[in-house]
Amino acid sequence: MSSEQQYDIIVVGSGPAGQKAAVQAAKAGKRVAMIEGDKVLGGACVHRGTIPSKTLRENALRIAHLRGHAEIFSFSLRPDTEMAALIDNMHSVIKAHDDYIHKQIARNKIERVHGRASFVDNKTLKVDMPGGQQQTFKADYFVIATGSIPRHVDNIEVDHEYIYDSDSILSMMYLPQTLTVLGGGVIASEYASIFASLGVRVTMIDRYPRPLGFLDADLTDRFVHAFEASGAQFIPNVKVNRVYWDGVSQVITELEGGRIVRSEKLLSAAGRVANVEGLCIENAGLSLNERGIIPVDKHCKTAVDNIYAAGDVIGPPSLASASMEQGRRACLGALGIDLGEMTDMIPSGIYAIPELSTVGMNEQQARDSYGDVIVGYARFEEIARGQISGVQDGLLKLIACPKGKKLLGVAIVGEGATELIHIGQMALLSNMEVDGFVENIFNFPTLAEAYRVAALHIAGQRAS
Ligand SMILES: Cc1cc2nc3c(=O)[nH]c(=O)nc-3n(C[C@H](O)[C@H](O)[C@H](O)COP(=O)(O)OP(=O)(O)OC[C@H]3O[C@@H](n4cnc5c(N)ncnc54)[C@H](O)[C@@H]3O)c2cc1C
Ligand SMILES: NC(=O)c1ccc[n+]([C@@H]2O[C@H](COP(=O)([O-])OP(=O)(O)OC[C@H]3O[C@@H](n4cnc5c(N)ncnc54)[C@H](O)[C@@H]3O)[C@@H](O)[C@H]2O)c1
Repeated sequence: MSSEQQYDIIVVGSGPAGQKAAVQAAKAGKRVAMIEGDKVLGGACVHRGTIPSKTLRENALRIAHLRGHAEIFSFSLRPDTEMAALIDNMHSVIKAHDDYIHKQIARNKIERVHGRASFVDNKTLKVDMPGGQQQTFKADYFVIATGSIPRHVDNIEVDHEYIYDSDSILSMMYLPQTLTVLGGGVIASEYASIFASLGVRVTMIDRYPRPLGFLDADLTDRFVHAFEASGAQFIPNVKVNRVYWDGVSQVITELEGGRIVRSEKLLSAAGRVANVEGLCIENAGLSLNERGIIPVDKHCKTAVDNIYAAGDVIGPPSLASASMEQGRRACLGALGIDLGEMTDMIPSGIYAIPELSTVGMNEQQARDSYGDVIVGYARFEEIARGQISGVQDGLLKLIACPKGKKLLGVAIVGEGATELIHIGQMALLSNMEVDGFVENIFNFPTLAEAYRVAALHIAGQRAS
């Protein structure tokens, strides 16, 4: 073991949480090291999650668009289409992102350490480096930003050849003809609808009555309708008894009740759990809670005074967007700067096909808190821009207090939802009343006009 190195702050992990934590500490003039086990920086967000899946989605949209214009283009994907061809531009997207991260790390004089970290005690980390060397690092403060790994369930053996998880699904060599997707959460819904748009016959299976159960049913109904219209199938309310590869050509999924689903490949998307493998957090005096995450306070401080944690390792919302802010807060917390509570006005953006996005309360939450709320709708097919762009089956929903004045929540399904939502977010944050959408002038034709139409719908329902 070589000599010890001393830092003010050491960050473990280079995903969105780790990166922002390290940059924030460096900007405060601290001596910072960022330890990353992977050869490349950026974490699951850049290499296995957000960016690769969204790149595949963009190509799936293009392909679906070509298919939708069969009268102009004669188009079909070859049966042996390589996955690599479908995400060919991912490498340039990742490279651009990687260059940006490297420059940011260098510019801020953050020391990058390549190796797997494990705690020796609450002031010391041991790092196993490529080539077999070990080095010891000491710091006054640590930020654990080691992300998450897929949750594996007992009756499903993920082999990464026929049965995949959310980290390995994009390593499939060829686009399969048929795919079973287990789960009804965000990852299941995104990948199921993306592969369906690529022409794969997808069967999505969940134990609940509808996917994305945290959203209002009028949104998820539209999602399921669009999903099934693309040739896919959603099987609700059923448990999976067993999943196995038949040794020849198919993955067999045995459902409770005896039904059997066969497919070429299967994706198991049963959530994600904190990644603390090999980190030996117990040596630092830490443990996971009953939900399998590292518990923290509002400053992202763990149960040990000099150790902070941020990102997926501390659990929901488990978003790249929230992880960045948590990383920044964790460092400021370590520096003794109190930023108060983090905003709970975090939008959710689900990049399924079609997109879904929400901010503020959903209808049920609003009814529970305010009683008889007023809901205004705008359908994209009634909006000029929706008609021009061929963006159909979209819906924007505004939820207002019983007087129809105070805006409580916004929910959107349809292309552009994840961008459009920010108008609603800003309206909620500035306490703008519903009438603000009616009294102000929007560009025309735009999908944003849907806000005006939904607000007018609310105004029309007010008691006179
Ligand atoms: C398929 C998929 C799609 C997603 N899409 C979106 C999306 O569209 N929008 C969104 O906001 N979020 C999305 N997410 C979630 C988002 O990717 C995560 O919330 C985010 O990456 C979490 O960031 P993080 O910094 O906590 O961890 P990560 O990005 O997972 O980074 C953790 C890093 O820590 C390193 N590490 C772990 N242990 C050690 C160790 N002992 N020593 C050294 N290094 C270690 C890992 O190698 C990794 O690089 C998606 C996730 C998945 C899986
Ligand atoms: N666009 C985005 O923002 C985006 C995209 C992808 C992922 N993510 C993040 O990644 C995280 C993980 O996504 P996810 O879809 O894996 O999780 P999730 O929590 O959204 O869904 C988990 C699914 O697994 C099922 N499940 C859980 N335990 C199970 C068990 N023991 N047996 C069978 N089924 C089980 C649940 O019923 C649910 O359908 C999410 O928290 C999400 O925030 C975000």
